[in-house]
Amino acid sequence: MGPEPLDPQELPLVCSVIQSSGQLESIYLFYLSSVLHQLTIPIAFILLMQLSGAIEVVRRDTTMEFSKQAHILGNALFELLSEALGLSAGNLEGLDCGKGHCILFNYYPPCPEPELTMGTSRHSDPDFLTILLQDSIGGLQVLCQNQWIDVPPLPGALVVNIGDLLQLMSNERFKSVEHRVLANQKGARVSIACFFTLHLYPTTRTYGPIKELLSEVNPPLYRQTSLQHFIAHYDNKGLDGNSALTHFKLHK
Ligand SMILES: O=C(O)CCC(=O)C(=O)O
Ligand SMILES: [Fe+2]
Repeated sequence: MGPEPLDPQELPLVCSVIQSSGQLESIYLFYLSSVLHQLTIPIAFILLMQLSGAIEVVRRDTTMEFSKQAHILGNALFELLSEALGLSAGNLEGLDCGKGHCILFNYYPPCPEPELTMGTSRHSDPDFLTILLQDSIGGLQVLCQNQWIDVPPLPGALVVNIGDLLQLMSNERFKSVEHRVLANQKGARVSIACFFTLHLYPTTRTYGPIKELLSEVNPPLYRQTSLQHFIAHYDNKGLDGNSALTHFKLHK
């Protein structure tokens, strides 16, 4: 027997992480409790279930098309970013940066007292790169020169964020962007984030500053790490406002 159908009205927040292996095998559902207005982290992991007819919150065919197009765009961006580093166009792709991604749907319910909480606490993403689609509600902010700057929604525009792993690999030539989402009273907000990362895939590859970028005047700032180790550290630390990268710095 399949799982009980879900009533979207009963879910304060649903994030579905969809593996982009081409086959949509499973959807992981994280339910955040209704005390979301006080907490900004998931407090309950309730269900891991096979994709069945139970979830109609997200259209599967649209999701797969979005995933496919995000993959193409991501690889084009990795080419441009490789060249921006003075490397050959295929360098970052050769390091598997575009090989895997996962898609996260964020649903922020309207909050009666937005000044008391956050939609999402400040953080940088623990991936190579994030492509983000936000709806028209607004609330996303990035930290720039110690000031929170609004990223206003533009119809048809995507937001692209450098993730922690690209900061590490580029030896800080690229900086991962700290961002957060304000809670709001206006109405529910939805965003779709495509994270380029390989930690959901079996890989033994380790990541550190790219050798071609290093020299006597540009010594490595970070140590080599596996993605599993990096993510484990990020998850253990939580969104405490500090960068997970500090732990991997060679000279603190
Ligand atoms: O909802 C947003 O605009 C951003 C979400 C986000 O930062 C994330 O999922 O990592
Ligand atoms: Fe993020």
